[in-house]
Amino acid sequence: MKKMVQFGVIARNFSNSSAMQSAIKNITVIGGGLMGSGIAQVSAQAGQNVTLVDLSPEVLAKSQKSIGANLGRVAKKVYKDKPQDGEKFVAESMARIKTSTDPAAAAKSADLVVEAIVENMGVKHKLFKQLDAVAPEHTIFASNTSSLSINEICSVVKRKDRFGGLHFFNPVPVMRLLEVVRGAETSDATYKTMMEWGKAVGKTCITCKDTPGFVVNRLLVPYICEAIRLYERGDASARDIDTAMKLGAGYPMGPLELADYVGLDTNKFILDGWHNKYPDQPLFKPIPLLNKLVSEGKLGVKAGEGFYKYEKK
Ligand SMILES: C[C@H](O)CC(=O)SCCNC(=O)CCNC(=O)[C@H](O)C(C)(C)COP(=O)(O)OP(=O)(O)OC[C@H]1O[C@@H](n2cnc3c(N)ncnc32)[C@H](O)[C@@H]1OP(=O)(O)O
Ligand SMILES: NC(=O)c1ccc[n+]([C@@H]2O[C@H](COP(=O)([O-])OP(=O)(O)OC[C@H]3O[C@@H](n4cnc5c(N)ncnc54)[C@H](O)[C@@H]3O)[C@@H](O)[C@H]2O)c1
Repeated sequence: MKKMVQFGVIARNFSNSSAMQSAIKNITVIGGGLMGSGIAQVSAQAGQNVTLVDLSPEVLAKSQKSIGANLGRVAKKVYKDKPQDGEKFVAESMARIKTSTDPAAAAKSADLVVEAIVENMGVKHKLFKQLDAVAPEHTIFASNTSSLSINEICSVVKRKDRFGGLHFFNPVPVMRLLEVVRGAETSDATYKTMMEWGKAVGKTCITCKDTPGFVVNRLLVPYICEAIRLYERGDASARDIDTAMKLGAGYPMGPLELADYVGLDTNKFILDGWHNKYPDQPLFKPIPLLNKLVSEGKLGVKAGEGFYKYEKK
């Protein structure tokens, strides 16, 4: 049943993508990690010309490999009875993705730049300042930030009217939502273009103001944190907390599994950032157990251990 639901989602996303039109034809995705590679994939499979940028050629090679494998999964389902069409779909989608290690050069031909680099304000500022000087006048900039303020990120660029948030969810090819975030100065035209582009790449878009965590993370992160506190107090085992939320609330993953999946460092980074900004909010208070796991390098799935142990990929 679960497989059927997932199959339906991927197939629906794909057919929506083909049918929708967008003013954006050339997109540059900066950051070729977990999120950037997914954003590049859904854009390419929707017919967009993509330049995927990372500072590391090794990351780009790994991203291309995983995008190829994930497109293969989509093709197997969508073109179940027409394997040759499936092969063509994979080859054509892959051919739309170029890679680069030079963000400035890649921004010169972009209608839209989606930034998915490390969650650090200083690093994001440095990148956008550099891009603002070279990107064409019409180019829209967007950040995929999980928790930082869009207004603060765009404070370093001149094109504040052509800047917004495009917040995808992990794993990008599977999760159907896109949060479209309007900053204080995002123009109506930019907002409209971002919404149309989101639909064109197969996502259901919701709109949110530039508030901490937007909609999903404002609800999800405190929920995950409350689960960690519950476990820390010894009220229930990790397995029982996860089983409870899967079977009792119908979530696909329990909160501690999800924390491991997102990355415990990411969870800690979000919580610490919000705690610094809103020190009186009890939901954002630091969690000793989370700090301990992160300091021990137990960052979740990517590190082979978090609340659970995993086989390293
Ligand atoms: C912190 C940030 O700012 C915001 C966030 O992103 S918060 C996190 C949001 N994400 C979630 O909440 C995820 C919750 N979990 C889930 O929805 C599901 O457990 C899941 C989709 C990850 C996996 O689904 P599940 O059915 O258990 O596993 P599985 O059978 O392996 O996968 C189902 C299909 O999804 C696809 N899939 C799974 N993981 C994938 C990935 N990483 N990339 C691409 N496709 C993937 C595959 O196509 C797979 O099909 P297959 O049968 O061909 O393998
Ligand atoms: N992991 C999630 O579940 C998730 C979900 C939604 C949003 N986000 C957000 O997306 C962004 C990226 O997260 P991720 O999980 O993909 O991180 P990641 O660590 O997997 O990938 C980030 C990539 O950016 C590259 N990079 C860093 N600085 C760069 C620069 N100046 N120019 C080009 N490349 C650079 C790194 O080499 C790395 O490969 C963050 O802002 C994060 O908060 C993450």
